[in-house]
Amino acid sequence: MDGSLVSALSPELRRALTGLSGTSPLVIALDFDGTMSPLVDRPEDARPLPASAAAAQLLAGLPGVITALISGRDLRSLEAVYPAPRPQVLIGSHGAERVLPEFLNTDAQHIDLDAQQEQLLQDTTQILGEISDAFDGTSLEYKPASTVLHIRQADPVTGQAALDEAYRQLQAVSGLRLLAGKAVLEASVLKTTKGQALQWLRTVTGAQSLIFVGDDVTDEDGFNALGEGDLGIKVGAGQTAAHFRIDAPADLPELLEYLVELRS
Ligand SMILES: O=P(O)(O)OC[C@H]1O[C@H](O[C@H]2O[C@H](CO)[C@@H](O)[C@H](O)[C@H]2O)[C@H](O)[C@@H](O)[C@@H]1O
Repeated sequence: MDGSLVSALSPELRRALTGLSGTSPLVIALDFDGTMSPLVDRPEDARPLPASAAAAQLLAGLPGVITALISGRDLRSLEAVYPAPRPQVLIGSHGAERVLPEFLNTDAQHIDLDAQQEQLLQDTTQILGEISDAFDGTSLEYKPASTVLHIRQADPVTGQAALDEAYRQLQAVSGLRLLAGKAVLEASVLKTTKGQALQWLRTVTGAQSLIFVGDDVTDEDGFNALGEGDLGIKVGAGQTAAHFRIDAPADLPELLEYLVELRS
């Protein structure tokens, strides 16, 4: 780092990262929206910060390091906003979809809903569609196992009213999981969490340590799944189970570049 610039990494975080410099395999798992990409109005406009993508690519080429993207987005949407080269393991839909590099010798996982789940998703989408039609500036995002009500482009009062109405109509529906997020409410017919995704990643990679960086409510499942020797890093403000914090996605390149430096 240029000595004239203030570091975005606290001395404690630097020390903790340095402590992992000899672990192998080290899995570096990154959330996408709000972590690799700044938050934007329209989900399709999100892109990883070029400096974060470049550092992630360097890490993927280092011995003893495995990189992963763990996102709430479905894989199709994730691949559309994050053009290759991407991290080696891609996990989408909060853990329900996975694409892996060959060296991990494990099959990919795709979403396959049963008839009951299909029906529940259809009914839920209908309800959210009616709510979105009734509240200006809100919109829907469709995923294989969930539908998301977005309120980022609505005025705050209207957006909150739309969320309240969605909770009112959906919170008691059996088989449905409601996930709060940043200016969104997601209704999913699956129960998979980022915590389960990290546990699975630990098993298939034989990771000695995991680093997980995330910003949102659903990333807390990931932080809570970390164990001794792992490192959770929260991006931004808010209550968290993570060990450390950086302020914004713009600070991620420094963190990843520091890891590259340590492992090279
Ligand atoms: O787990 P992530 O990779 O962080 O995905 C979480 C959700 O991210 C997306 O929504 C968020 O980012 C949008 C684009 O910046 C923003 O407009 C929205 O307000 C944020 O909540 C994505 O659209 C969701 O499907 C993901 O679940």
